[in-house]
Amino acid sequence: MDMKTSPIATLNDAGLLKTQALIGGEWIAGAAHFDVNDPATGLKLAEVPNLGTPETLDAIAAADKAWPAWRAKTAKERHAVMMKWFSLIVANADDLARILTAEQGKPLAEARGEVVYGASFIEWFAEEAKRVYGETIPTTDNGKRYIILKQPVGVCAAITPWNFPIAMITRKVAPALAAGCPVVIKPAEQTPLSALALAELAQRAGMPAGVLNVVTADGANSVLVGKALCESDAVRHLSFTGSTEVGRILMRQCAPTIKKLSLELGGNAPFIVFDDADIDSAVEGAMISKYRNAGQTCVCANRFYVQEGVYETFIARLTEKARGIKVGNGFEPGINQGPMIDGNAVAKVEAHISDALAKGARVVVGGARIDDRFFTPTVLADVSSEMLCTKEETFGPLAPVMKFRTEAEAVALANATEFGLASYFYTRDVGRIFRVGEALEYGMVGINTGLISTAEVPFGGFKQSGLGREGSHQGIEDYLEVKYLCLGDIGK
Ligand SMILES: NC(=O)C1=CN([C@@H]2O[C@H](COP(=O)(O)OP(=O)(O)OC[C@H]3O[C@@H](n4cnc5c(N)ncnc54)[C@H](OP(=O)(O)O)[C@@H]3O)[C@@H](O)[C@H]2O)C=CC1
Ligand SMILES: O=C(O)CCCC(=O)O
Repeated sequence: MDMKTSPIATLNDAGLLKTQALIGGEWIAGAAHFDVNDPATGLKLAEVPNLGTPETLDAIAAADKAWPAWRAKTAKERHAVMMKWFSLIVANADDLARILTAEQGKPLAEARGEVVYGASFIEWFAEEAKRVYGETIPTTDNGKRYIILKQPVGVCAAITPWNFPIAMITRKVAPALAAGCPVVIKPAEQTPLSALALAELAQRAGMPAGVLNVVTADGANSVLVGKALCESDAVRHLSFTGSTEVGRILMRQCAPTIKKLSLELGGNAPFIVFDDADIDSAVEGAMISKYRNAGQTCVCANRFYVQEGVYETFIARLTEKARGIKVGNGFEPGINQGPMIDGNAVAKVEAHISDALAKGARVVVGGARIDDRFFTPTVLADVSSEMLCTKEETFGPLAPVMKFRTEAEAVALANATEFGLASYFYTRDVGRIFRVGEALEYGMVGINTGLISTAEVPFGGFKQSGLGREGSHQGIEDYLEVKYLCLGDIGK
């Protein structure tokens, strides 16, 4: 590692740069390792253990051993540990943001935003721990009473992606911990350092050994780790965020042990602009929704449908704004868009653009890679439903814009996909807000806004975009079992 050029060589707290896995409260060096690279420069940042099946089984065993004591703590006691963890994350936000930008690429201010957003799930669920209410049900037999308890499901596994290396961990781990479950985390191979820094802060917060474990792996080993987590009887819940393709594999692997599953998979978000919309506001929402994290979020607008009366105006204003995006290394001041995560991500955007051009689309701005890592913010006009960019998640800074005439046509186009995560529309007509809001087959609908995520609301999708909801008071339910106590012979 070249410490002189490493952007994480000068952290305020060097102890946050952890390069070992955490199993049962012990930092594990591992025999084999893989490199973690800066996507902006290609330079190596660190190497971390490339673990496999035996270490995953160790982590599961450690979590299982930690479970009785963690479950036995009162909600207030778990709340106290979680709030300590939350405070340490907030206090170390600058260092965590540096680590995040270094391994993921997003601009430093955006990374800091993710740290705060990620921490908010811990605060939210630490509070929710105290509100896991049971029920009593009016009896139908005076000799009996019916009582409902909610109990932690058991050891949980979390497999997380690289696009939100902190928030996707906390969104899964916080409800598990709050419910009384220990966790085994498998972070994405591109971004393990953020996960390990979070684990270090959890240790400092007094998280008991085995309650939070991080198993790092890449390539073939990731598949082995995933398999061990899915096949384990002790693991009672698996939460995954990533591609629909991998979600299907994990679901299949979990079938023999009938595991509870939370899946947050791919999206294909439509962004509809009606003639009566406030166009400046729609363009502002489009910029946030489309170009945040270089277009690499599952709730990013993937395809734009603009009504014919405002089509040209919307394209002109969006183009002007997209042209103003400064692309570069996320550590440099003034940069709004960092690198793509890797060469495959760049190639996917290129493939979607060439397919669209071959089928009659036109580049209004951008349209090409800057180099192997960076892509110009792009707007395509004259897009049609035959083009790949309207069918698949591009996961890049490409805004394909298509014209429509009627409300019914827009809703039909928006719903014509197997995905159903996020959707957006802009209108000032109150009737239309309800009609379209109710007609869209999506788990989340942004109306006159391009930014919908916050810890207090249910995040998740319809159709093949996944199962379950994260965040909100619903987000803890997947980590709880419902138990019915039937109390008889109480006398009449
Ligand atoms: N919903 C979302 O937020 C995300 C969607 N995506 C979509 O997926 C596309 C591909 O991105 P990619 O990073 O490859 O996403 P993946 O779905 O492949 O990866 C996400 C996570 O799953 C792990 N993983 C991959 N294969 C397996 C397996 N067989 N068993 C267990 N774990 C596994 C990865 O580990 P490892 O990294 O070690 O391989 C990573 O931790 C993107 O272009 C985008 O469209 C991607 C990321 C997030
Ligand atoms: O891409 C994702 O899966 C994370 C979405 C980020 C958000 O919570 O808005």
